[in-house]
Amino acid sequence: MATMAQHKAAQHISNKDLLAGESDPLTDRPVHLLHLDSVGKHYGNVIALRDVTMAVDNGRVTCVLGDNGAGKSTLIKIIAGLHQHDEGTFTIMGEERKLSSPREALDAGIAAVYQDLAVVSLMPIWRNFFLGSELTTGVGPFRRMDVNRMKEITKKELAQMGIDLRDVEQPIGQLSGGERQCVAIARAVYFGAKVLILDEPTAALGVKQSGVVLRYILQARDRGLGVIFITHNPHHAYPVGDRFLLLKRGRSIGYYDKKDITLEELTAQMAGGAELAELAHELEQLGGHTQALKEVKAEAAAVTAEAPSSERDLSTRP
Ligand SMILES: Nc1ncnc2c1ncn2[C@@H]1O[C@H](COP(=O)(O)OP(=O)(O)OP(=O)(O)O)[C@@H](O)[C@H]1O
Repeated sequence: MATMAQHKAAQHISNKDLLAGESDPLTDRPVHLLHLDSVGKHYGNVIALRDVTMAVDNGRVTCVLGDNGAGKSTLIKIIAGLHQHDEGTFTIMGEERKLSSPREALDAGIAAVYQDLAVVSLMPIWRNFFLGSELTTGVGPFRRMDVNRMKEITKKELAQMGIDLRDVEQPIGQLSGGERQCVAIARAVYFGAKVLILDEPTAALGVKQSGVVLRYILQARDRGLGVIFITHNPHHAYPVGDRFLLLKRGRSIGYYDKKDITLEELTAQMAGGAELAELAHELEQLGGHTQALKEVKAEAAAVTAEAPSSERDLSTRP
């Protein structure tokens, strides 16, 4: 039985106060900002996701890695309110939820920034920043857009994220892909997101621009957001991530804390040493003694040598 003091303590806990994995005083179990436990999703006969467990906490970056068809989009869609899971549980601040729309996700503080950003290229940066949530001034027939305030806020918010754009009047289409991603991140932070989902934000970017985006991911983390960073690139995930969920064909093949995995091990897991070995075997059976077979064998040997010696799947942990 919980005591009155415990009840009181529970009432005083808000999303803002809770730090990564802090315990719920009633149950003494860690409360995560988001927690997926053995979540699964089918599309008809297709199993898109099965038995996926992961947590998102304030001030932490959870990376979701996987190749095409791994189930990354399905996972984001469940968290962002576009689809509903049909197995397992999804909790937001300890409360079990099934989100039925992106609006509901936004109301719960979950904002998604997609690769193909919904921006209007010819409109100024500040118009895009406030698109759909314009500030107004005056009442009745005198109501109009509060242009100056919107420009000021846009400038201030971008500066706070360390984004140095001299002119918020310039069309957003003139910005680089990386800068546009950053504006979208700053926007989500301003509109009160607690969880930021970034869907392959570096996929279409060069090395330098990717670095810029990775820096803003850390800015968002340092401002206390829980970040979900979807990527297929372990070299982008590792420097900024605190936890790594690896998906393959809809299944979790590993869920690691950073302290439990090196970049080399993460890369080896992604490369799939076992699959390469299987491919080499198949080629051999087909009688192929080609250069390609030699290369596959060498690659498989290298990847297997780098792979972690023991399976450290944390997927059963909270
Ligand atoms: N609406 C749908 N109807 C039927 N099958 C689907 C649907 N959406 C996804 N799938 C299937 O579910 C599996 C996971 O797809 P998902 O799009 O989540 O993967 P992904 O990791 O995001 O891949 P990519 O990086 O290529 O977008 C795939 O086999 C895919 O074909």
